[in-house]
Amino acid sequence: MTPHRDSRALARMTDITVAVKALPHFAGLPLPAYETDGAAGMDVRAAYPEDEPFELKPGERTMVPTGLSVAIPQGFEIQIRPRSGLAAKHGLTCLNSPGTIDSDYRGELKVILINHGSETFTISRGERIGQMVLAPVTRIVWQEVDNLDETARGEGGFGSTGR
Ligand SMILES: O=c1ccn([C@H]2C[C@H](O)[C@@H](COP(=O)(O)OP(=O)(O)OP(=O)(O)O)O2)c(=O)[nH]1
Ligand SMILES: [Mg+2]
Repeated sequence: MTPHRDSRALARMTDITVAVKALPHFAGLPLPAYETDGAAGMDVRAAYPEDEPFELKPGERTMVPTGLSVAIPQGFEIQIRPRSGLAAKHGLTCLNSPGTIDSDYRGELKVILINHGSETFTISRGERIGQMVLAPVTRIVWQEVDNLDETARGEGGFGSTGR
């Protein structure tokens, strides 16, 4: 095995099984899939119940149904992120990017799209409109204190180091 193939095999050991339920209007669509071996996200498709395309006018936003519900193992989340091609070519992005899918959410996954472009964008059933990335979640346990440790930055932020 070449070192390259070796490292891929290692990465595959981190795969996590996620239960997925296809809703009736998902019928006929393929499950989200990694488009390439090294893809971080699976592209997710519009699952409009009707075949009729949806027209997203400039400045407007919409919640696109995906036709899928999932049960993410505890300790993980799914992030819904925009596709750069749609953003660069059409000004289309996820308004709440990255969208957060909680591990205890059992409703339909939705993609909240906004059209920042200058032209109406037509979304067809089956079109890949975003991508989902599985990510580990590290939770906070508060330790309440009266004083925080001192740092060089201190309270400086928001451009305090210059442009
Ligand atoms: O892009 C998104 C974002 C969220 N959700 C679903 C899954 C998520 O678990 C749930 C709640 O999302 P979030 O916590 O971001 O929204 P909220 O406004 O805080 O709603 P809630 O009060 O239900 O938590 O909505 C989506 O389907 N797509
Ligand atoms: Mg919430």
